[in-house]
Amino acid sequence: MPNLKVEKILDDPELYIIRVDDDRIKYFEATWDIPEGITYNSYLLKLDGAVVLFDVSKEEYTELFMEGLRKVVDPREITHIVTHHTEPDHTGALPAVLEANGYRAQLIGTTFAKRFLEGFYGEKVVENFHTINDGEEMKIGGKTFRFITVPWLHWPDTMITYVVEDKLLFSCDAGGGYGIPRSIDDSDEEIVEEYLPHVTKYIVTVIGHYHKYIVQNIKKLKSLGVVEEARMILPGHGLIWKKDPMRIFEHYERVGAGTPTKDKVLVIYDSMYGFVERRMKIIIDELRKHGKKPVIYRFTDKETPAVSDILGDVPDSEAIIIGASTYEAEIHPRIRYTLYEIVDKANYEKPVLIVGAFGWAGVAGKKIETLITRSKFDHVDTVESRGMPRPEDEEKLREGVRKLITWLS
Ligand SMILES: Cc1cc2nc3c(=O)[nH]c(=O)nc-3n(C[C@H](O)[C@H](O)[C@H](O)COP(=O)(O)O)c2cc1C
Repeated sequence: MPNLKVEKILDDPELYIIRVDDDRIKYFEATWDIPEGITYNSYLLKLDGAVVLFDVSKEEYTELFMEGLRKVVDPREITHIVTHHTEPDHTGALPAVLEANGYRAQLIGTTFAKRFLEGFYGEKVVENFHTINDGEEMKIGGKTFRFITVPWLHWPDTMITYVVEDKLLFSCDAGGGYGIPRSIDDSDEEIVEEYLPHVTKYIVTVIGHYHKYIVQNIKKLKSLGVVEEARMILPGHGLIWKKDPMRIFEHYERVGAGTPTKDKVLVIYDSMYGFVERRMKIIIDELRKHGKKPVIYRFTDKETPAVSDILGDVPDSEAIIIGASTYEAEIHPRIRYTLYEIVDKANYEKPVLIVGAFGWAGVAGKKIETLITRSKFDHVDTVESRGMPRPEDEEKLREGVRKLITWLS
């Protein structure tokens, strides 16, 4: 059952987190398998003469969220609600919050945010809306709130808030990740290590399509000095970063840039009756001979890995090897879908080796090649043949791996 965490983060200024731990969700955005779940983080800041709420929660958990909110404040006392990003996992409970608030609070967000909120929840929700300009500063409760737009992290509406005097960076989706960490912040290294792979998976599946904007926006925040200066980064999902605030943006930068982990090679294949698999065993053997560490995902009649997990393993791989059978004059459907998502969400400049098996007329190899040549990935070689791999096929497969190794050196 979804759980509620309400904790005081700071005494001065008085800052709380209201975190809904969603362990009921199965597919984020109705697509991405996340057995690890996700949290929706909202923050409440009590200042002199002002109470500011940063983002809310998903509609499904409105009641739970309101219970948490009431633990720390009478909703009628909220003077400002900052909406960093309008995706309903951060805004679904907004109509209920405003109702309980008597529509006293002023909403703050970008022009896009106003337009999207009106579309999702109607005109009344945006009656008292202050539209910010990029870099605009507002004095609220004696503090300086600086609003910085970070478009496409992960919608066009997105912004972050920096509370200048206290060096607090409220970053919503930027800096977030999947998973329900046992703690609320990064003080326990074991929890951080467990959590970071979920962050990578989140970045690729959620922001991946726009991943060049990750690097661009982080550059922008760095040039404004807010990343280095921040004493705490408070995202809309997952852990708060206070022991080492820089670490989460460094991780985002690495994923955005596709920085490889030494020797990691991602191997993905389908095999209905074992013909592709026989080829992949040769490939994996050759990879290991060269000291490479293959990370293997296979689609068979007994296993179907989650495409979201595969996507999470793309950014830090040195190279990718794709094995596919020809299926009704096409790429096998599982690999076709996986490839489509890789090229869309995790499009990096990395070498790719293609391996194919067919019964009478192979087309999968050529079709994968076309997809790869139209992406940022580099095509190294295609080794495709009929039925059982013969000794001459084995030699070509090993040669393909050697070409890939040369490419990487
Ligand atoms: C439903 C189905 C459709 C297939 N369509 C084709 C095809 O269009 N062209 C072809 O050459 N082989 C086709 N094949 C044969 C497979 O590509 C071939 O048996 C291949 O070796 C399968 O490798 P695997 O056992 O690793 O899946 C098809 C096989 C199945 C089961």
